[in-house]
Amino acid sequence: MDLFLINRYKDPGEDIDLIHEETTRLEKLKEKIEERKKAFIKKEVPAVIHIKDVPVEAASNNIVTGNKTEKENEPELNEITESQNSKSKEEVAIEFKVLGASDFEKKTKVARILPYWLSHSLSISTDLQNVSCLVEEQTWLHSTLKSNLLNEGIKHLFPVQSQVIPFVLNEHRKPKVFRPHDICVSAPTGSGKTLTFVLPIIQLLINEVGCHIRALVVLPVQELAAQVANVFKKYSTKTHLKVALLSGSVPLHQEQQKIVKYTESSGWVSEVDIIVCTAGRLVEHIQNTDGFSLKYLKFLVIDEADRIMDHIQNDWLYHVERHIKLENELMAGKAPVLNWCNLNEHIKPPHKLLFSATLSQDPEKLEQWGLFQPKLFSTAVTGDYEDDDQIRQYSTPAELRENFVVCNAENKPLVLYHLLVEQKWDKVICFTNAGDAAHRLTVLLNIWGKENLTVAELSANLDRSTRETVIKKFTQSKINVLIGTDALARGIDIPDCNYVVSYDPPRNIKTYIHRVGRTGRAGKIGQAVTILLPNQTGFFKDLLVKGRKSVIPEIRIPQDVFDRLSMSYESAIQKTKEQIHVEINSKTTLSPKGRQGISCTRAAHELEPPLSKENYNTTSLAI
Ligand SMILES: Nc1ncnc2c1ncn2[C@@H]1O[C@H](COP(=O)(O)OP(=O)(O)OP(=O)(O)O)[C@@H](O)[C@H]1O
Repeated sequence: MDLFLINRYKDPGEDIDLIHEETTRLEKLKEKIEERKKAFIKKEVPAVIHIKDVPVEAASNNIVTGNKTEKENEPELNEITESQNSKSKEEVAIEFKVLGASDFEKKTKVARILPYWLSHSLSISTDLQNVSCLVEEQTWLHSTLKSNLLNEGIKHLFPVQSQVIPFVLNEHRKPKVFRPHDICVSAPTGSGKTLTFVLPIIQLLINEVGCHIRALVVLPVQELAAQVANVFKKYSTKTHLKVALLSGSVPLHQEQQKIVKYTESSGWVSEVDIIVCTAGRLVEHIQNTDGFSLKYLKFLVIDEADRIMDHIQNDWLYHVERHIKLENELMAGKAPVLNWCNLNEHIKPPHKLLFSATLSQDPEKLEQWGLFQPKLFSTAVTGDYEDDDQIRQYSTPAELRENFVVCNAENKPLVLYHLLVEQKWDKVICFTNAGDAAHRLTVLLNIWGKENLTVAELSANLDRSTRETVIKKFTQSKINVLIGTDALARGIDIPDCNYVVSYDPPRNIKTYIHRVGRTGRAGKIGQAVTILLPNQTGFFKDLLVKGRKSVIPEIRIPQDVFDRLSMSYESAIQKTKEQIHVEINSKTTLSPKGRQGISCTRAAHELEPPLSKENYNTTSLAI
């Protein structure tokens, strides 16, 4: 063993150093243990302190936490005071918990992250000039639809149609137990969204046996419902499908007679396959129409979804879903056993299809639709956003030119007259912010531009048939200018409108997008001009920035235009005032029917609302 022993040299002081080092370490460890013990006692015992131990000032400033009463706490408190008798009174006071103190702490900003389906949309092209999807070549399109499209002069499908229609058809090719993905489509105005849902619905229902309500299309207003119902009727010719419009334009009982029938053999039976309706009327039918059943509903389309979302009428979606649920329960009796056979039998929720040019990508808003594994088709670039403004991202048609004009309130009619008469703008839709203003402007322009213009009013004050006649005359070029309110702005498809003038600026970005979208439709060129007062320019530019739209160019009207037109304007305004006074006086003697179309109920000078910086939306016609 000695062979393996190595006698190392040892410094005599080395042992002493080691011992010293060990003792200091041990001391430190002991100190740490003591500190931890103290900290542990502090944590375990709630910071309830006998109030007499605390300085008066500290007690009044702080709130004592704990549920026990003073007496109940006594033994514990004695223990604490014994164990902590080394602490000073100031240290004890620190143990009070100040409620709400965390409110003053700086909070870290949480970045909002879109759900995957919203941040990864399927992108749609906005280019309507270079369309290559020939209707005749599409093998997936039913021959009847092809011939109907060609009869309407449609040879190519627009990008939104060629992308979304095959997707919807594919979803319904899957076995019955698989539920199709719901879809949201956000595409510019005039890009052909209507046919995007009309064609696949007709194709998927064309071979269904028996007449049942299988598709429900919900729109925000009567005009739009009528327009979409007409498109359905047009494209379902040469098929057995029946389409009904339920919009409240006729009394409820007349609509009821159209959609259901009672038979001795089968009880209530449906007379229609596709219903196009307004939300309010739909609820009325669900509640009051015997035999109205959505048991076979396959499609639920919501056009102008963001508008419907903003004004959920009569909780219609709740009523639809509840109705389907009740039908389901009636059929099943009780909750059925989950097996393949029952899955096939079970009534599936309808396939939801949402459309809009200004569809919000706000997940909180979209959540209320209860979409199933949705897919978003969008022309806008999407991504995660950090603030609420970033979710408003709207695109306008590529063929649309946008401008604005700045002038004083008294020059606004002169700017409009200059554009219409001197610049020879034809097929113009002009928007005001109020029905009264639309009427006065119509009267003024008809007097002032008597030799050059035919102007008509198109507002909610007119009945439906009058509005239809006016639109027909406009398309036939018998009327050059339509003057209306925002009731006209959404979805209305007036063919060949070349110009849009916002006589009063729009209230928000969505209204702007829908107004200017009445022109530049279906790949045709259009121009939109917004007339602004100097104090409205800032707001208007902010509005464009919020919608993430690029800055638009200004048109400057030379001063000599105003000088030249002011004389004729003065005499026209005088005549307008006289005519409006006559209307007001005659109104009192007219029957309610005869009053239709006359919307001026006050004297002309009273109609002018005060102009202020805050009052951006005011109508500012200087008459
Ligand atoms: N493939 C096509 N080829 C030519 N014209 C088409 C085609 N598809 C639709 N159109 C026409 O384009 C016009 C606009 O279509 P539609 O009303 O469906 O637009 P939209 O996207 O719903 O617009 P909005 O958002 O304003 O409601 C209609 O007159 C329609 O007939």
